[in-house]
Amino acid sequence: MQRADQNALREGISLRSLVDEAGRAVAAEISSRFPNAKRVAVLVGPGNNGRDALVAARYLREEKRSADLFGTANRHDEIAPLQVFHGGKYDLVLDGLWGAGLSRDVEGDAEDVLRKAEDSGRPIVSIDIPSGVDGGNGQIRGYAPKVDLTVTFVRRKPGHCLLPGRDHCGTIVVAPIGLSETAMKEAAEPFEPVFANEPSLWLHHAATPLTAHHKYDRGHAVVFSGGMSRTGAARLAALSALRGGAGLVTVFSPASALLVNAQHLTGIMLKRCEDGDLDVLLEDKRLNAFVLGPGFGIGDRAKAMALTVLKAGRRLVLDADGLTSFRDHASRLFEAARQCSDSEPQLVLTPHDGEFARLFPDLAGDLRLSKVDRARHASRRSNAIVVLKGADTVIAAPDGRAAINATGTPWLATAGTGDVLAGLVAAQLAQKRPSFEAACLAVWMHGKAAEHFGPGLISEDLPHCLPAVHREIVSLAMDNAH
Ligand SMILES: NC(=O)C1=CN([C@@H]2O[C@H](COP(=O)(O)OP(=O)(O)OC[C@H]3O[C@@H](n4cnc5c(N)ncnc54)[C@H](O)[C@@H]3O)[C@@H](O)[C@H]2O)[C@H](O)CC1
Ligand SMILES: [K+]
Repeated sequence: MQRADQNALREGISLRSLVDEAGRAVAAEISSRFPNAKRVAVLVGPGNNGRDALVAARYLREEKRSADLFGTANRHDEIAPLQVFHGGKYDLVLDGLWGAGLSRDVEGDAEDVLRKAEDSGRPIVSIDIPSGVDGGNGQIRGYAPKVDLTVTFVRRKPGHCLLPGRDHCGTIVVAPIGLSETAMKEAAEPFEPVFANEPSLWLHHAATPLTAHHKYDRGHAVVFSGGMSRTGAARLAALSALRGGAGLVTVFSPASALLVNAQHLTGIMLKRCEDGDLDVLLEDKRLNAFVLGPGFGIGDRAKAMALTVLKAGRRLVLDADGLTSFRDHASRLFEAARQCSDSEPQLVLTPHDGEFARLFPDLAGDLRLSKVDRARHASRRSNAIVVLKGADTVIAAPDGRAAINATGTPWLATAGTGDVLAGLVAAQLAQKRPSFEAACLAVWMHGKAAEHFGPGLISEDLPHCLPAVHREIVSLAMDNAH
């Protein structure tokens, strides 16, 4: 039995009542979303996922729907073998083969029946998770159908949020089933707790500026520019930091690139920053969040400047060239992050898979680890918030918290969007939000900005979509307050 169930039993809730609640919730979702589904085929597995299915079938029948049972185990006489299932006869297929207990590949008759269900074109509803999706890491074991609706319990599991699993789940509904958060929190089983990156995670830290506030209350972000021919990325990050809510933004530029930068900056300030200048510039304590990496160039200069910023106790987003510069000296970076972090990590790393592999080659190469595991281990090791980017970006904190993001569109896969994200994270850090929540909020906003723009997006469009995203956050906060 899973630990969540054991805790539930301690709380006086029996496994039987959990299964009953689970099955009832599944039937209720089918009734409300598929009112015309009169003939339901129910696929019944050997464990508790199958038990949930049997309960759902009972409730569906009470509503005068037919529910024919097909199963792997001879639990009772009414369950026909999987081989006799014929999809065309039914209005809907309920998948209760495997859930959290999936422990090997789906193959043979089970694979055939799931393929037949998909080929029939009828809606498929999965209990807990589509059979064949590993709830712990979102990987497909053997075969898994792409379903229309997944009804899961208490909270989303990693497999609902990580790709490719996420693409198999269809709409996801979370039913509470009477299992308290405490019971779930104590239960490290079946999967380590992980959050979907949703507003409830950070909304209480996303206060919007009041008119009485001074611009310095919203912090002063700084972006390091690269040399004369590589300045665009820094300006993109700077614009995104300003649109993201930082009160002021300055670009620190080498002397050679001052003129180019000056020609393109208006609301953003510009300062000369040669190697010897940084210590002096850092005497202005109002400069509180830095971005180093976009277009900066790889090498000792990037390393030295990043370490100087951390040593001065400032918050730093390290991206792109900034990350790659530490490929052979990762431990120096991690040690600097450890020394400057008190209760809050001061460093945020924003790698894509390639950059991640340069800093954490052993983690990147360990195929047993899920994306969440990789980000979590990396975060602990580096004493930094790790934002492991992709269509299912994972944000992890050294204390073990992890969130998986779902906002965004495929159009984000275009040059420069990473620079925008780095600026957006700095904006949230500049506004003194806690580091994990700051990174989660920035990643969410970045995806939302892309959603607001729609098709044809290029990175320059993203900052201009941020006002709409701010409005959305304000309206969420107001709904929350009522
Ligand atoms: N704790 C909760 O939140 C609740 C979960 N409920 C439901 O229970 C399932 C998990 O049940 P469990 O019995 O642990 O596992 P499964 O039903 O998923 O299957 C286990 C069963 O299947 C065998 N098996 C595993 N993989 C395969 C395979 N590929 N081929 C063949 N057989 C396989 C394995 O050996 C076991 O015998 C959860 O998903 C929820 O739906 C409760 O109802 C409410 C509380
Ligand atoms: K299932």
